[in-house]
Amino acid sequence: MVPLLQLKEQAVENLSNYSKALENRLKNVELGIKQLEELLEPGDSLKPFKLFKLARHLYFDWKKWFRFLKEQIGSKEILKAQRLRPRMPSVTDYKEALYAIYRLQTTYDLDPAEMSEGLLRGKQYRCKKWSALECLMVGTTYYLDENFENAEIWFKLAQKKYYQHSIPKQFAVLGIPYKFILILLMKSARSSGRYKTALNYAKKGFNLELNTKYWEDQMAQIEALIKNPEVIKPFEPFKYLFKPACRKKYPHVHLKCQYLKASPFLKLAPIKMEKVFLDPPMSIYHDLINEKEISLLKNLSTPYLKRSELYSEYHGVFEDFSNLRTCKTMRLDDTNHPLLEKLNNRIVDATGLSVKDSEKLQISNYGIGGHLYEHQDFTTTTKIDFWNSGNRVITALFYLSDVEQGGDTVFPHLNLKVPAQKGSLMVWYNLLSNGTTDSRVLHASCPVLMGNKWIATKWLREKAQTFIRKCPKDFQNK
Ligand SMILES: O=C(O)CCC(=O)C(=O)O
Ligand SMILES: [Fe+2]
Repeated sequence: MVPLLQLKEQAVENLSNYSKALENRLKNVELGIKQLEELLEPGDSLKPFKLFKLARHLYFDWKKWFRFLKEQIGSKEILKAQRLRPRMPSVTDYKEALYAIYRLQTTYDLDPAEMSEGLLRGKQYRCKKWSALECLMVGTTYYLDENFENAEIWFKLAQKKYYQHSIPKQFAVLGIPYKFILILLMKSARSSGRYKTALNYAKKGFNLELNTKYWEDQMAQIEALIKNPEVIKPFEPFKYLFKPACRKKYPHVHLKCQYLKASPFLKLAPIKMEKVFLDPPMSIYHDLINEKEISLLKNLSTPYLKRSELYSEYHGVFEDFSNLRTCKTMRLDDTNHPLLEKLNNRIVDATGLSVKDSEKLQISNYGIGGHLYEHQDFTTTTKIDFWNSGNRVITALFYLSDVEQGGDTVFPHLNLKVPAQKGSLMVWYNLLSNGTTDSRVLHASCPVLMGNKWIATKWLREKAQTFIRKCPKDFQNK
């Protein structure tokens, strides 16, 4: 966010300097006009010395004026604007931000008008209201997803906002005419089978542009559809399980709390454990990492965090941006800092399992709209290397932040939602005690609606637990 603010400042400076250059030029031109006008007042007789003055001006000066007119205005600023371009958000940055909005609205069922004014689930946030342009872009995302009814809601909002502020002028600079909104409104209504509404939009377009062939054709097509309607497939609202699951309110589960004092160390500093699910077994261990350690993890990881890419076993990385996982991640090696070993020991104390051959600690950071769609942590990969240590038997997830709104870890098959709670460790089994995968622990990270989510995840592998893993019954009684 900070670099974006800096970039914004530089863009303002760039345009302001350009504007000053234009202003100076305008002043010069105005001066030139005045000078020329005053050269010969009506009624002046062309005495020879006046004639000479006039001739001199028009001969010499006009050549210079011509050169002045040809000069490019603000060339320094134009060059600066060009240099700023590669530092501006990329198409990937833009897509990521746009889809985040789309995801938040479809997940939490937010009201578009409220959202565009910074009102999120009853809480007003201080932010700039969205203009017609933002509404238009969000609507287009719905449109491309063939969610035409919602697209129309956003386009209507864009239409309403169009005449507010100085938007019409902005639209002209950006090359988006009002007609464009009408076309999108008409197409959305038409694609969702609401032909009469579509016809009304087309009529508005026709009146706006007086007799254009485009609108005439559209009206004729829609009128034909009214007589002979197409069968429209209803929109399938939610392809992803995480969206309805994140929206739902689940009762807070609180099965049992106890202090773990199994080892000599734990006798001194017992761990507060909360069981959240018995079968499959899931527990939360409170206050397992402190504020200072959290800051340290964030500092160690921040320079290396990288946007998650879309990856497939067969194609490798094939897109620099994934709509399934929108967060930044990196891995910390156990040798990075002595804290890593301490955290490993706490996982061992909490779970009674071994961290031998476990994976490097993964740090993830989700910004607003950041999420991870429903998935399993165990793998079915055929890559031999992975299997040397066995499958991911346990996920041990440290919450390194609270999240103001959203960002829960949700288990759709278990009707369980765990809010991010700074300092706690959430542990669940991905495999049954006979080693087969447990599909019940399908889970997702809900989109962050407000705030910033940080987690650190450790996956423990199966082989190291061969003689250790307790059967679920033991785990329950621990
Ligand atoms: O962020 C979360 O709450 C879940 C993360 C997760 O499931 C993962 O990294 O595999
Ligand atoms: Fe996961």
